[in-house]
Amino acid sequence: MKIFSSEQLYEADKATVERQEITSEALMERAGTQIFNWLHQRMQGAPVPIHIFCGIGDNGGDGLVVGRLLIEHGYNVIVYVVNCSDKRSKNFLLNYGKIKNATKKWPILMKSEADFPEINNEDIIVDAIFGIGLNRCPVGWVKKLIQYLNENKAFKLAIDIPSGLFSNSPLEDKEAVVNANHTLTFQTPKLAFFLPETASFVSNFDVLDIGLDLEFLQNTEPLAQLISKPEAQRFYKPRDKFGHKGTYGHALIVAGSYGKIGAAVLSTAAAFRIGAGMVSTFVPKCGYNILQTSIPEAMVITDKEEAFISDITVDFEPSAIGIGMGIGKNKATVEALKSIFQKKNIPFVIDADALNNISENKELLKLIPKNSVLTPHPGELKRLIGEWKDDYDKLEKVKKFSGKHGLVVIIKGAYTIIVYGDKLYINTSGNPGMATAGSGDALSGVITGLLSQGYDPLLASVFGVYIHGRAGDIAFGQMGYEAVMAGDIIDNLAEAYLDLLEQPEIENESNGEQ
Ligand SMILES: NC(=O)C1=CN([C@@H]2O[C@H](COP(=O)(O)OP(=O)(O)OC[C@H]3O[C@@H](n4cnc5c(N)ncnc54)[C@H](OP(=O)(O)O)[C@@H]3O)[C@@H](O)[C@H]2O)[C@@H](O)CC1
Ligand SMILES: [K+]
Repeated sequence: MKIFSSEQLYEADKATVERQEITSEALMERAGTQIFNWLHQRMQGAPVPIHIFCGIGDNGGDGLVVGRLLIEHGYNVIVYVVNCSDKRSKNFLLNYGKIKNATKKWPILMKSEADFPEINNEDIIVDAIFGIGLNRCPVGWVKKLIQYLNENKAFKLAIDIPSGLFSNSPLEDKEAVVNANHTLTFQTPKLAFFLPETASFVSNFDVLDIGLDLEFLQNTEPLAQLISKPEAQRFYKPRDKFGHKGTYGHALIVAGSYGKIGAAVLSTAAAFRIGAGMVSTFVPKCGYNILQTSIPEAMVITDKEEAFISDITVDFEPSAIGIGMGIGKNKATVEALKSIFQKKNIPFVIDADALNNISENKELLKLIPKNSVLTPHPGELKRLIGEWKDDYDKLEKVKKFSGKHGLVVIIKGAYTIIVYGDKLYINTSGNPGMATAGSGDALSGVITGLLSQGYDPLLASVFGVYIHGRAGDIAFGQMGYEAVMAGDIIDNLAEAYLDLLEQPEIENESNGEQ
């Protein structure tokens, strides 16, 4: 699914009105009706008081449509106009008149703190104060109103976006954003829903298709792509019936140091489980028995050093290399990295201590083969690109870094973001149970295993992050968040593949006959 900026959504709105030959008022009616249907389906006529707070722009207009439809269906509705500016939009005014006609009285006009109504914890609040047209941070009594609503325990439903949140620019005042329990967003989710500083305001959301012009949506380059099952299904490369282990490549995992051989074990297992034909693992001598015993399928090559990696020599041409998991920061290891980056001109997956070594020895950056994949967590990313002001500044910095060095950068987080030049892919699978030691080693193994099977680096990253997250979701389903260990994620890669390939059941349309 594509994520568009607010500017693009206004263009889509315009294109829709022109091409479908409808009025913008009709489009607002369509949007408001969708919200009404959502509420009506869940409330089934329940007499719970519904307080609708409408701004004076089109978001407020949506709120007025919802209010009118609810009133017409007999709900207990109180509509307020948050009179925060003199410039009422055309469609707001049209619907202001319509609701008056329906109810024979005007909505309650709010002009200051004195107008704040009493709301019970069992009531419902609909937030239609600001939408994507927010152009400055709410201040004064409007900010106080937002805080007043937040203090109330009533269920808060935000229309399009929680008021006070900018859809694709930095948060200025987290005290001035509606803390919505649920958001119903039109046509596409907004970028703010997925970034660490703002995602918590939108913990639950549904996307309502309001039928914006398909041609515009299809032909417009989005701000970002959201990756979930349908996208992952498109990326999957089916296994060739006549393939042999050579068809799926020979991956090399370079990982581990004394006390951290587990990182090598996890990455190797993940590379196998994701489908690499063969995996060789390069470890310091101390890792030999551990690897051979825990993963008999792997071939093991050892360094001349007992406890760390100092010189990576292998006598075959790997189809992909995953490097860095648990390797430590020994000087000899840094030299070994330099040398292998120069010797092997294929995309690498670069993780953990390899990233830290690069941050401390920036000359290594120039040696990394183009199209390699970097998998930093936030701390590693900061060491690589420096501090950032906010989430958007971070994305711009990573885009620049990715473009300059020709690398894929995976920013790990609750919503992992894959950056390749100007392109952003936001993953939707995964859960807090995956915040556990070794989860990153498993991801590096997964991406290395996909590269070795011929997925290109960007695809291997986007698909790999999705399937790793999905495996984590399946593990969560079996054991809850707390108990998930990295090994459980790897064990569930199989289930994640099966889940991906499962065809949706075709509904029986023959009059309910079985
Ligand atoms: N695009 C689509 O396809 C569709 C969009 N639709 C809906 O339209 C919504 C966008 O509507 P919108 O453009 O009228 O902007 P909106 O969010 O109502 O706010 C603008 C108003 O707020 C004011 N204002 C802003 N900041 C303020 C502040 N801090 N403090 C005080 N005032 C502030 C600003 O006033 P001004 O700056 O002029 O003084 C202006 O009057 C969108 O989210 C969706 O719900 C659907 O109906 C159909 C399809
Ligand atoms: K809103």
